[in-house]
This record gives sequence, C-alpha cells and structure tokens, in this order.
Amino acid sequence: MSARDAVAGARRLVVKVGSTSLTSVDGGLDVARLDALVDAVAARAQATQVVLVSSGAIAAGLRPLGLPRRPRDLATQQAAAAAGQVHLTHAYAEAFARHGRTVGQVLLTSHDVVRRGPYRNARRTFERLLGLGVVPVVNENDTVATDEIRFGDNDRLAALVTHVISADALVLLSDVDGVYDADPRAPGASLVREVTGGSDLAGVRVGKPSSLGTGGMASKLAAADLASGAGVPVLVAAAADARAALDGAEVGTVFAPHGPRLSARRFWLRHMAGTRGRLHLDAGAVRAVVGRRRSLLAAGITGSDGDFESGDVVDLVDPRGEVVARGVVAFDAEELPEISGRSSDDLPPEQRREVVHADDLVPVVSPPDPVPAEVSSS
Ligand SMILES: Nc1ncnc2c1ncn2[C@@H]1O[C@H](COP(=O)(O)OP(=O)(O)O)[C@@H](O)[C@H]1O
Ligand SMILES: N[C@@H](CCC(=O)OP(=O)(O)O)C(=O)O
Repeated sequence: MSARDAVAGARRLVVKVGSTSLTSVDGGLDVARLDALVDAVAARAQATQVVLVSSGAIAAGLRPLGLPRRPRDLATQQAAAAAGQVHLTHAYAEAFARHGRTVGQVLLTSHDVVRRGPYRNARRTFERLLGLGVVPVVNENDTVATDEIRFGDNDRLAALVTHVISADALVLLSDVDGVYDADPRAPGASLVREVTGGSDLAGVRVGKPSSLGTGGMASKLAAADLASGAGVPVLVAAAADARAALDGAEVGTVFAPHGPRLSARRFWLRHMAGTRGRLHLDAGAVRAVVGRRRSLLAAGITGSDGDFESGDVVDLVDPRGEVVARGVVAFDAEELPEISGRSSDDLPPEQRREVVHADDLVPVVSPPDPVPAEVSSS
C-alpha cells in the first residue's frame, strides 16, 4: 500500500496544522481558513478518529495583547499563547459544532509523555475522548513549558502524539504545498513528491520559517523522519488542500514508513532534544543494558553528572564517553555518588531499586540518513 493510500485508509489519523495556515500576518485568527480546515477534517472524522494538533496560540494572542509581531522572549510568547489559546479553542469549538462535533482541548508538555504516570493518563484521556466521538485539539502547554521540557515545535509534538495514540498516519499541513528541493520563495524550486529514504532528501535545501511559524520546513522534515522511521506514513501538504490530502489525492510530499514501530515513550526518549544529566556505565553494565535490555543497577555505575531529579531523562554513557542509551532515572543526582558501584545487597532497603528500569530505557541509535537543516537565510 502506498503512503498516500495509507493516509486515505487510516482508521486513526493525526492532522497537524501550522500557525501560518490559521492566522493573518498581522496576528489574529483567520477564521475563514480555520473554518475551511475544520470542514475538511470534520468530513474525514465521520469515518476516522482524528486528532488535530494545532499551532497558532502565540499568533492568535498577538492582536488581543496589542503586540505588533511575534515576541522573541519566552515570557511574552507564553503570555501571548495564554491569551491566544482561548481564542483558538473557541474558534475550533464553534467550527466543529457546525458539524455536530465536540472538541476537547489537550495541552501537553514533554514531561506528560516521558513520565510513566502522566503518559498513561494522557493515553487514557485520548482513548476516552476518541471513544466518545470528541475531536481532541492538541497544542503544547506553552504557558508552563520551560526550555528544558519543551517539545519546541508542534511538528515533533504531532509525531509523538501519533505514537501515543498508535495512529495509522500523520498529516502535516502548512502554508506550502509540500517539501521543495529549495526554499520555494526562490525561483526554480520544485516539489519533491515522495520520500522513500534519505537519498530523496539529499539535494533538498531548507529556508527559514515564515514570520509566524516556529520550526519551518526543517522541523517538518525532522518530524516526518522521526515518524516514518518509526513505521508511520507521513504526508506534508498545504492546509488549503486539506480535503484532497485527507482523501489520498496526489498532493503534497509523502514519506514512506520504514523501521519498526516504537512505543511512544521509547520513541520520545530516543528522540527528545535535551537530557538532564549523564550516568557513566562500566562495560558490564553497557552489555546488560544495551545488549540484553536489562535494567541499570547501581553496581554498574562508575559516576554521574548533571542536576537531575528522579523522573528526569538522562543519558547513559559507556566507558569511552559515547551515549549508548537514554532512560528515566529513579534517583536524584545527589543520591548517586553514595550508591554508585555498590551491589543491591549493600544498599539500604529504601535504595534497593533499579537506577533506570528496563521499561524506561531505550538504546540510542544514530540516524542512518541525516535530515537537511536550515541552510539559506531568505
Ligand atoms: N525546501 C522547502 N520546502 C518547502 N517549504 C520551505 C522550504 N524551505 C523553507 N520553506 C518554508 O517553510 C514554511 C513552512 O514552515 P512554517 O513557517 O514553520 O509553517 P507552519 O506554521 O505551517 O509550521 C513555508 O512558508 C516555506 O516558505
Ligand atoms: N505552540 C505554539 C506553536 C509552535 C509551532 O510549532 O508553530 P508552527 O511552526 O506554526 O507549527 C503556538 O500555538 O503558537
């Protein structure tokens, strides 16, 4: 089955739409475009469970706060998101109501999907919302997300949500009708219709995001690479072509799936941007953790650095200093020196547990095909 057919036939679908497709350049929601998008999604949602990941909170907050352009500092971005998210959700609720559908707002930070408890909650909530026929409308919880726990861009968030709900396909909608081999604002750029491996992207050059977008095409490529590399077909298309895209028409750029599907927590652990510290492992621990997929015990740790707390994500490093795995640590940084190198029998009962449980651990593999980063400055 082709990736376009997979999108058309998906029983569960994640559709992500970017700020540029929902807002006008001077800030403020473009309700006509939002309505048109909702018409397309609602038509599809009759036969398919659809989760909508929508950007646009910051852009929608500019006008209400009297801001002339997208702010650069995090605090003002967060304030704009707080004001804008209200308008965004309201507009979606009204637009879907015209189709007799209810929306549910889901705001996530990366902690909510890395930590086991919140992850299970989020997954359960999605299942329940979908079971009730509600269309979940997801965004990053911008007001509380700090630099360390940000997804950073909604393309990545959408790739992750696709895994959280085990969706069959991911559609990334933007103001551009697919991936071009060069910045489409420059003359002569042509559309790449299908990506089956990194070689299809070898000649692709990526320019800056539009003035309202966050990640630009580079982040869409990275998200498409993450999702398709973990077994999910991806389509990048124009929001204006949403209906055709969701019907499997020959629009946009498709990324064929390759690689095994990972659980969402492992997917995120492997690909998340930042970690809070490092645990140094001896050779035996590396063999146990990477080779035999065992939990990491205190006995195999030779040292640690960083300022982490129990529940944070840390890198696991081999004796040569290479990162070999990532995992959720079950101790605070200050407890590690006291327990490192000691066998479980030597530890007091309250510390006799895995430092990183096997379920919270994923080996790190380097990506086979590099994704183009932003190169031009148009
Ligand atoms: N090689 C490329 N192919 C397609 N679009 C590109 C490319 N390089 C830069 N872009 C720009 O990326 C923009 C889309 O990213 P962005 O502004 O972040 O949108 P969104 O808000 O939809 O996430 C388009 O407006 C396009 O001009
Ligand atoms: N969470 C932010 C959007 C972040 C983002 O990735 O934006 P975009 O590049 O337009 O998809 C917001 O709602 O404004």
